[in-house]
Amino acid sequence: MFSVPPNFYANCGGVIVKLSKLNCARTFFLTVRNNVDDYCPNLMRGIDYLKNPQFNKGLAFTMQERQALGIQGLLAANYKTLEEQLAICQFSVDRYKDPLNKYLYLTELQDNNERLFYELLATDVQKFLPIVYTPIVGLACQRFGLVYRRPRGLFITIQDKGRVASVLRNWPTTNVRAIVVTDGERILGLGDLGAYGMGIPVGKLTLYTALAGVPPAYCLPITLDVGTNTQNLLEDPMYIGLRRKRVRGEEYDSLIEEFMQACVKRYGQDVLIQFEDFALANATRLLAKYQKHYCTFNDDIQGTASVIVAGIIAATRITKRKISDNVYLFLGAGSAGVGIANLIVDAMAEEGTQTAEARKKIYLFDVDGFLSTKRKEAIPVHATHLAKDMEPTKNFEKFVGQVKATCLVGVSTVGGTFTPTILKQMAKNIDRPMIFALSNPTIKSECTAQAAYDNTEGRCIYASGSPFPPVNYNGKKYLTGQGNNSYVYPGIALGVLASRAHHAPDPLFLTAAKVLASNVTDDDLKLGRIYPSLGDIKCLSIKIAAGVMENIYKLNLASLYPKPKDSYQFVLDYIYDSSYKCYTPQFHEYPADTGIKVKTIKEMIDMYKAKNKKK
Ligand SMILES: NC(=O)c1ccc[n+]([C@@H]2O[C@H](COP(=O)([O-])OP(=O)(O)OC[C@H]3O[C@@H](n4cnc5c(N)ncnc54)[C@H](O)[C@@H]3O)[C@@H](O)[C@H]2O)c1
Ligand SMILES: O=C(O)C[C@H](O)C(=O)O
Ligand SMILES: [Mg+2]
Repeated sequence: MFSVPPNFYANCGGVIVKLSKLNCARTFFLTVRNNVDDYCPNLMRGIDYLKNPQFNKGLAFTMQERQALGIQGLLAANYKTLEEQLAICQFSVDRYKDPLNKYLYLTELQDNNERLFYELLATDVQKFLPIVYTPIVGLACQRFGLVYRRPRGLFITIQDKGRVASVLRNWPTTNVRAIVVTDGERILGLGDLGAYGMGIPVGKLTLYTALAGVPPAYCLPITLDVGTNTQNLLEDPMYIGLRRKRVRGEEYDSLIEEFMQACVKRYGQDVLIQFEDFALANATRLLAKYQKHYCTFNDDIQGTASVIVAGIIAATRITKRKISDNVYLFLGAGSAGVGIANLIVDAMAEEGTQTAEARKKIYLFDVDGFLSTKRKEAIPVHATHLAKDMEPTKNFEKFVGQVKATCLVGVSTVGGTFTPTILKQMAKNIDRPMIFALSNPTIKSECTAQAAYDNTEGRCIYASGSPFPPVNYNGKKYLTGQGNNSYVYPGIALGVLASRAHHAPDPLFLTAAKVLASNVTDDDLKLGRIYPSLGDIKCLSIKIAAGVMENIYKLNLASLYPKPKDSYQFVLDYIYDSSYKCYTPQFHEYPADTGIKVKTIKEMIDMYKAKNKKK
């Protein structure tokens, strides 16, 4: 008898072959490349199970697995169950007081043991979301020089022009289905963070998996490093990006064009490309340019619109006013502002209001004041259809009373701009004013939840982009909802991926809004929340994905045929299961052979001869 050391042998179609070290590494990469949940134990070296976060289970490897994989001794003797590991993780996160350290701990966990990371997030989404996502991810981006440790996401720089496809090929997985890309110019409300913006595509895609079950191997975060205009960063010794001013114009556009083509060439025409945190001029322009030619959407424009329209639909159950019965006033007329305004118009159209009439109910301010056709400053191109033939003004406070706004939408990137005077005026305008303070992170919020309640006699319907603690007003506790695109973009992406849609147009975002709104319970509304609890977010994302999928087929956008009979069940079967897999062979039991049994060779030959003699 001889024993096969697991390290340098592979089982190729039942034949054991010896691999050179080089082949071994190649075989391993091929295995990882081609599999998401599947794995081929015989083609991996034992140590690879520990080094690769997709497979690592730490002390949760059973003794049988440790022996079979050749990792016995590489781990401490003790075996820990997943539950025990989760308890240790919870304990570890709680030990850190500095939120950035919590972020770092979770990032390291994600880099070491992906399944444990996602299982941990699932234990308490409410607790962990603000760390891996907004607002702490904003802090992580600002300090990304400290955070950056190992490759999680791909950097493509302006210097790669002409070679983008070959840089993309360096990403080790071929089964990427979804890319979130930023150029770092408008990271939350924090401005131009250049290459430090990488935290955003990483965080957004973490939510693809945590909130919607998109397999992590399908996800690729990308930062296009075209420089930064933030002087502070150019002088920051820890800065990780190109030290140069931002590239604009033709050179920038041709990089984006090359990038889009390279993505499709490598990952197929239905690879989903989500644009995130681009500055206004590029965000709207690039969406218009690529929307009809690629499977792409802009989360800040379309995702945000979807979640806010959902909140507005849900609020109709409290206010008893139709969407078109409101007067909407925006502080901020950028990507998010105009995106929301446009989808409100679409939602009003479904109530039977003509587009021109609907637009009359929406007023916008930007940094230059009211979007009046008569003002001396130019109206941004993407917002001209919403400008009004009224006198120009820069006095937002006064305007709130002048137009009797019933819904305030803050997407200005400037914290505290919904002053107590403005909020009090809102309470005078209407019995249940809607206040959306959407700018992120928390310090950029136009007003806090508590301020909104305090200044509207507790009558407001409030939502914010970043989470706020519960509000106490007049001895009663209110839980305000988070009007954040994270409620919808993971579910929309899931629907697009599952049906292999080749486009992701606006109607899908209205569908998602309706599904989200219909999942707001009366209890949510009583608590003051126009969004469902985050506790059920995965279930919600699956419902959104199923609704989006139905619409994708209706609009003839799917590539997956035949159409699944039951979209909800199909999505359920599609999603990633983060629980640990067993790495020792599991054999299927087959029925025993009921034929003749012989004990010796002689017995068999005699039987054979006897049988042939008879003939
Ligand atoms: N909650 C969410 O899901 C969500 C989604 C997208 C964006 N946001 C937040 O909304 C903010 C804006 O995002 P965006 O993509 O629209 O950015 P943007 O840069 O495209 O637009 C910002 C707008 O605010 C205006 N503005 C700037 N300073 C102002 C001031 N002092 N007064 C009035 N207007 C002012 C600008 O002129 C511009 O119209 C950011 O803070 C972002 O984090 C939140
Ligand atoms: O990232 C978020 O939290 C929401 C949004 O996409 C933003 O840019 O602020
Ligand atoms: Mg964003």
